[in-house]
Amino acid sequence: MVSKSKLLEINNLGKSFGGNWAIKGVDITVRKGELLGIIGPNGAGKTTLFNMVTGFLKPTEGIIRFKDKDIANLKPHNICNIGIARTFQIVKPFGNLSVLENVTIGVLRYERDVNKAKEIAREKVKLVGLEKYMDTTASSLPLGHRKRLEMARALATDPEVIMLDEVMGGLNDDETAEMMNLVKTLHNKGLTILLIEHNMHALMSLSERVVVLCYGKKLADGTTDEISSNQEVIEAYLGSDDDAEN
Ligand SMILES: Nc1ncnc2c1ncn2[C@@H]1O[C@H](COP(=O)(O)OP(=O)(O)OP(=O)(O)O)[C@@H](O)[C@H]1O
Repeated sequence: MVSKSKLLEINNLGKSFGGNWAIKGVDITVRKGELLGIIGPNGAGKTTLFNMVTGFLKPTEGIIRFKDKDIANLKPHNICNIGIARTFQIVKPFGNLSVLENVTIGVLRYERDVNKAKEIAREKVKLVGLEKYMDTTASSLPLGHRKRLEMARALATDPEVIMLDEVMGGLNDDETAEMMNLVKTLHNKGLTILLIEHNMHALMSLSERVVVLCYGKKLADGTTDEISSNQEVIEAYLGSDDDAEN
């Protein structure tokens, strides 16, 4: 039996695109309530990993278990229904709909009463700090707000695990600080969080543990202190980024 604290188990995961392995032999265990950072140079396989866990890509090989259940062949909406939500690197709100409508659509997956669904959606919008923009059309929001809307849309599905793909990408310093606070708030509420982030300062200060991918392989897995002082990681990745000193 799987230990109670293990929520997500990835074993020997691999994805080949036309014979080229984007990910190969990756093992990752995520425990309930953990905030796990995932780093790696461009093309390391981070988004491919997220796409496999959330059902957008079928693994070529390997096992993905969520609460002891094999989910590797489930469709994205089934994976969402069992409690794993994600954001996308490129945010994809329904541009013509309001903030509240965008989030309500997610809640309607499990709450069929529209008024109740709107009430739940309002709470999610407040949680991400967009309460002043409930009725604003999504396409007219600045990027920082659209990223938070993307978070609210993921939260609307009432997930146990949320996978955040570069939610700080393209944000200015103030927006980044706000997003970091939001991630901390969600973590403090008990959500399990997987975070892909190129902003090394943000990732290192938020994460409890960090997995490093490099050319599709897992190069390291440890605490932020272990990762920052790992010579292989420094050579393969951190050493090429001035932010690594943070
Ligand atoms: N649909 C696809 N078809 C072919 N190759 C792909 C596909 N998706 C990803 N790849 C390749 O797989 C490798 C890993 O890509 P992936 O986007 O997962 O990396 P990443 O670590 O998320 O990169 P970045 O930090 O730039 O977002 C890359 O070599 C990429 O070109």
